[in-house]
Amino acid sequence: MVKALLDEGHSVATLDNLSKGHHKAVLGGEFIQGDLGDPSLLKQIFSTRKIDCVMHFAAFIEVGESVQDPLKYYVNNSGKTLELLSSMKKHGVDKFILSSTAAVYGEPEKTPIEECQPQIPVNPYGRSKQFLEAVLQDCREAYGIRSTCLRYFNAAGADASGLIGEDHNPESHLIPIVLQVALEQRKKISIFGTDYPTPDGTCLRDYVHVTDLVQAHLLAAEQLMDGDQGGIYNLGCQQGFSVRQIIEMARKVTGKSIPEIESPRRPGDAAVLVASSQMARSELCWSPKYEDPEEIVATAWKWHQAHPNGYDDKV
Ligand SMILES: NC(=O)c1ccc[n+]([C@@H]2O[C@H](COP(=O)([O-])OP(=O)(O)OC[C@H]3O[C@@H](n4cnc5c(N)ncnc54)[C@H](O)[C@@H]3O)[C@@H](O)[C@H]2O)c1
Ligand SMILES: O=c1ccn([C@@H]2O[C@H](COP(=O)(O)OP(=O)(O)O[C@H]3O[C@H](CO)[C@H](O)[C@H](O)[C@H]3O)[C@@H](O)[C@H]2O)c(=O)[nH]1
Repeated sequence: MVKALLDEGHSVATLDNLSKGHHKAVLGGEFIQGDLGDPSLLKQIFSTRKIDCVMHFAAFIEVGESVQDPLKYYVNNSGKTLELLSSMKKHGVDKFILSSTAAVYGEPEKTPIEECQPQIPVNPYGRSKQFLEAVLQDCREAYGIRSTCLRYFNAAGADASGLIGEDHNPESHLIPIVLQVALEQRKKISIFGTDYPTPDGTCLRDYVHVTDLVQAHLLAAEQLMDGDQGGIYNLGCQQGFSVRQIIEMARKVTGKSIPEIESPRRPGDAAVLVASSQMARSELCWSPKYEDPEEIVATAWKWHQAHPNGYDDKV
């Protein structure tokens, strides 16, 4: 996002406490190491800069961990965002974009999922974001803070430059784990659940490239800058691919055998999560460039091959 904003000629300040992220992933602009829930730091940031729009990505993101330790998620994802919004209100900053998630839908009644479908999250991670969507609606009505919630489906892939990519510790996402097997950093990929009601028994997901997510943020920011009230949009490619299909694509892209093992279901996983992204397409004029998941895997492979130890900034 920072790279794209700088390319478009914007000034950017990034706040990250580096609890999970990497300074080296921020390719320019101003970097402030600090916590989202620190009111005195927020006061200093908002009172000394003219900020048009806040894009809020900071969160803990592991569904399984959120089930084990829900308060960690409610405090960091929900509670600290209230500090951010309070500080924005005090300083008259009135445009906000939230990284929301398909996890707000829980186990959907029908697919592809439309934004108006019931939101019944099945884990605290999803609930921590659902709460924020409701808070943002209240803030719009009460304080005039206009906002857009972007419900990403499965974020994947890496920047085409090969300079920025995924480096989570621990890694829980399918594509980077499969590629770590290709790099022989892991012995095999565990397929979590082979008895789902899907064509090959494994879960279907809608993989969306990180560059396309970034493009949606640029469009959402433009919409808010034009005076729009904002909205809630799914971001996905409207196609589901199974775990087995993704592993097969990774074999093709890498030319490696990638051993697999069938494992039990992972708690909290929905069988099928596929977006209808018609609203983003029509209202934001968003059109994802990477609709072939093989290309998404290929960009991730370029990053993982060039950076087998990720950003390597924790050593
Ligand atoms: N990865 C996905 O598939 C996916 C899907 C849907 C939504 N999202 C959302 O997108 C956003 C980014 O996800 P990601 O995959 O890049 O995760 P990430 O862990 O790579 O990035 C989150 C960043 O937030 C920072 N952070 C966390 N808590 C903070 C705090 N209290 N103060 C300051 N910084 C803090 C971390 O250090 C990290 O750099 C998250 O809000 C996530 O919920 C991700
Ligand atoms: O080692 C693994 C890892 C994953 N999977 C499977 O692969 C699929 C995709 O799993 P990911 O962990 O890559 O992604 P999720 O669909 O669980 O979750 C992602 O999308 C969600 C919304 O759909 C949330 O936003 C969440 O933060 C984000 O990580 C799931 O069926 C999962 O069970 C495996 O079989 N083996």
